[in-house]
Amino acid sequence: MCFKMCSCNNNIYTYEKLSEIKDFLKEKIKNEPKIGIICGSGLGSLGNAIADAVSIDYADIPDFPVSTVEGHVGRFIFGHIRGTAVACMQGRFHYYEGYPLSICAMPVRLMKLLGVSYLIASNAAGGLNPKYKVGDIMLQKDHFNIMGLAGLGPHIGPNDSRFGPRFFPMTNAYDESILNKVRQIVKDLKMENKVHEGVYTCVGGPNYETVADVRALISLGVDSVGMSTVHEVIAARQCGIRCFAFSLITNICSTEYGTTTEDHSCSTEVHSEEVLKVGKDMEDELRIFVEEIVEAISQDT
Ligand SMILES: O=P(O)(O)O[C@@H]1C[C@H](O)[C@@H](CO)O1
Ligand code: HPA
Repeated sequence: MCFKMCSCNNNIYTYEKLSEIKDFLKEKIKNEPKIGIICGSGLGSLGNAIADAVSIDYADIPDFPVSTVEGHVGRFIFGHIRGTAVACMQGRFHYYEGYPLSICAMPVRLMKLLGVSYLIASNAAGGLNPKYKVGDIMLQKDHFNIMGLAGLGPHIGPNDSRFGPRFFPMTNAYDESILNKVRQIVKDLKMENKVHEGVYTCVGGPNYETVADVRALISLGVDSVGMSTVHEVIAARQCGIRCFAFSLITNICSTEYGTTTEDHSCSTEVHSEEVLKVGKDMEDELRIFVEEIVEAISQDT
């Protein structure tokens, strides 16, 4: 596997380097995007809603990393959803791919330079809250930053204030006024029976959690667990982007030890195939959901 890392210091994308990448992209796109969308694992079809699409593979962007995970195509799609200019990432970067969190969150800073002022981030996640079922959606009211508490973050190291202040609050990380709009959309689309609000956490992965991990996360008040989004939202809040995020619950995390069968698999195990399949099964519903959110946000100005 070849990692195309940035040649900058300590793999940090400097303001100057990101400005060069921004200029490269700006030459190829027609409009300044207002809303950034990040597609989670298996959720790339959210990008199919985009009209006048201009696709740019990450591999064709100078000094850009590449997606190495199944379910992440690895490209930007620029275009319009219901008349609003968007920048959509069909594929994100994860810590477990070997990228530091500064690189995982770097595209958010790039989006800011391109003109984005709102972020819609999605992820595939395991359900911890006993009320959740596979195929449900959890609107992120908040996150619990386990990696941050352990000293990992997208903004560790020297701070360039052109990306935002050194210290910044996270009490309103998930924008209450966007959440209110989404609550109304959930009612209008009659999705109340499958939509929840809760707390997400990002673990390092790529292995899924043990029963002890799951029990601990539940006791800490976490409702869904994945391997992304938190550092993206941190980078977004630092540079003033207003955020909305949701989890698609692709599996239920087990609080009980399963029975091992003869082929050494276990009745309560999660596998990435089912994670991707749930995304595929939900693609039409989620596409309409995201279209509605884009339209609601675009009326915000
Ligand atoms: O990119 P997301 O956070 O949606 O991806 C989740 C976490 C892992 O990358 C993968 C595990 O199946 O799905
Ligand atoms: N744990 C962590 N990440 C995930 C899961 C999970 O159960 N499902 C999808 N992404």
